[in-house]
Amino acid sequence: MTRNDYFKPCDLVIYGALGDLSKRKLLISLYRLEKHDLLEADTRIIGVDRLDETSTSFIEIAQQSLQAFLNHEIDQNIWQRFSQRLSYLKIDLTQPEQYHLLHSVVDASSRVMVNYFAVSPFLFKNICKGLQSCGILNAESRMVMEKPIGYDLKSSKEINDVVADVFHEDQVYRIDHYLGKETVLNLLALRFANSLFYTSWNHNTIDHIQITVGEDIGIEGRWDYFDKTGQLRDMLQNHLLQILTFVTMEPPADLSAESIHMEKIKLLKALRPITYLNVEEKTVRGQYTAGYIKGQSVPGYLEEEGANTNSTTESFVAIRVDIDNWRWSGVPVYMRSGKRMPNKRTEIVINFKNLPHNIFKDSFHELPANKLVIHLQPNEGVDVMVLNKIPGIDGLIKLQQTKLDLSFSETFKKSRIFGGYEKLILEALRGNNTLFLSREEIEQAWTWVDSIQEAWQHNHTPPKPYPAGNWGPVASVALLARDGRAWEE
Ligand SMILES: NC(=O)C1=CN([C@@H]2O[C@H](COP(=O)(O)OP(=O)(O)OC[C@H]3O[C@@H](n4cnc5c(N)ncnc54)[C@H](OP(=O)(O)O)[C@@H]3O)[C@@H](O)[C@H]2O)C=CC1
Ligand SMILES: O=C1O[C@H](COP(=O)(O)O)[C@@H](O)[C@H](O)[C@H]1O
Repeated sequence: MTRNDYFKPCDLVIYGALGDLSKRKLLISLYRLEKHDLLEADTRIIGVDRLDETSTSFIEIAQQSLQAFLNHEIDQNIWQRFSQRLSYLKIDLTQPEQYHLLHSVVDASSRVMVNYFAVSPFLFKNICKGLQSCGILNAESRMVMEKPIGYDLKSSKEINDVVADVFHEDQVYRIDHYLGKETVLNLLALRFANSLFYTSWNHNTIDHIQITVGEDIGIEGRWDYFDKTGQLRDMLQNHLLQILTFVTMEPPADLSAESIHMEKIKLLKALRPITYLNVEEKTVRGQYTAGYIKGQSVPGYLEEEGANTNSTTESFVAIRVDIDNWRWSGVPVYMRSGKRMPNKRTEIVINFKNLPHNIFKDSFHELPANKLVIHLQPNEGVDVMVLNKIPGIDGLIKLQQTKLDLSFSETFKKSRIFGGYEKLILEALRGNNTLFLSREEIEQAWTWVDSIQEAWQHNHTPPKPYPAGNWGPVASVALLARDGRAWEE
């Protein structure tokens, strides 16, 4: 990404500016865009939240966030430039009469108003109605809506209906920041630009697929949001299903948003429903208890700030997914995602089938199958596990499993790897919504996820405890062990 054309400056209004997302990701990404001279000179950033802050104290909060998450990267000159863009406005977003205050800080006549909904989905309808009634929007205005959109299919439809009353579809940017990650987009290149995988990407050659999205952090003071949401809705309904579609969809006709959306929807429709009859065998729910991460003791979920001791919300989920189509018949995809795992790790492992016959019995009783490991974060890259002959003059061929390693940071030394939010915020400011989601694919994802949520409710499936610092409850190991498989560790 380099600076090229001129784009109209924006008034970027972040609703929920004092929240975790804003402080941990949005402000940091905006600072990095500033650092690379990618923000238009006149673009301004207006934080809206319900606390009694001022622009001065908001600037201090932003600086503290940068210090906490980006310390070594902060440059005083860039910070000076960046901080001049920031201001703060207190609005209780549930109070329609307070939205008129926006007129005092937003200049929709000379800038594009970009409304970033960085709040819980319960507030999305309020914001749309508030913006509409105060009359600040025009045909150029945009809105960026965070995932999860709603709580289930019904609420998602209700939100999208209200959004459609206020914004035209081409003004709507439904964000999933995983779609801005280089390694997720690289899946398109890996699959559809390499003939090597063209004939092998199916049930003939692949045994099973694993997708792991583990985080070492807990809920980071977000009890109100997270406890109503849970890991299934917070991570799996969106990020993991998006990764799954990129790994398993059919080749799109071209790279247009429409072609890609269409293939993703087809794939989502092919996911075999999980119901109360098979939910216990196909899913695992977990909730962390106190434990240790990298030697530090951390509290359990029920001891987090603001916690309700009776909560049965899951902080971990593992699922066996079956895809009912020609390509993937008989190839399970195992997905898992959790908070307070031993470390942050997002990866996809494509496990190939064993060869039908082994002529190297002196090395391996059973030949280990090939694996393609795609590391999304940290340390983006791709590894291929293959068998090679150990060099030597012995008469027999002795094999060893070795790794062909393509590290992005090593291979693309001259290119900077942009974060998901950096890339997508920039696209929203520039008015390009190609990498954002369509309403239909989100609703299709909810249809599949709702059935799991309903099955858990129907069966009163409680979350299984796991000590922080582990890869979920033991039952998650059993989910694969039942099929004679194991998670990639
Ligand atoms: N955190 C993350 O890493 C990510 C979050 N997201 C999504 O972003 C959204 C927000 O998440 P997150 O930042 O974690 O949540 P937080 O609860 O941390 O932030 C929400 C902010 O909105 C404020 N708020 C709540 N009610 C009102 C109100 N009536 N008027 C004004 N402000 C209000 C909150 O204030 P108060 O604290 O007083 O309640 C808080 O500052 C969610 O949809 C989430 O899925 C997406 C990707 C990553
Ligand atoms: O959407 C969310 O994502 C973050 C994890 O994002 P990552 O880019 O750091 O992998 C997660 O912590 C948060 O709970 C969730 O809302």
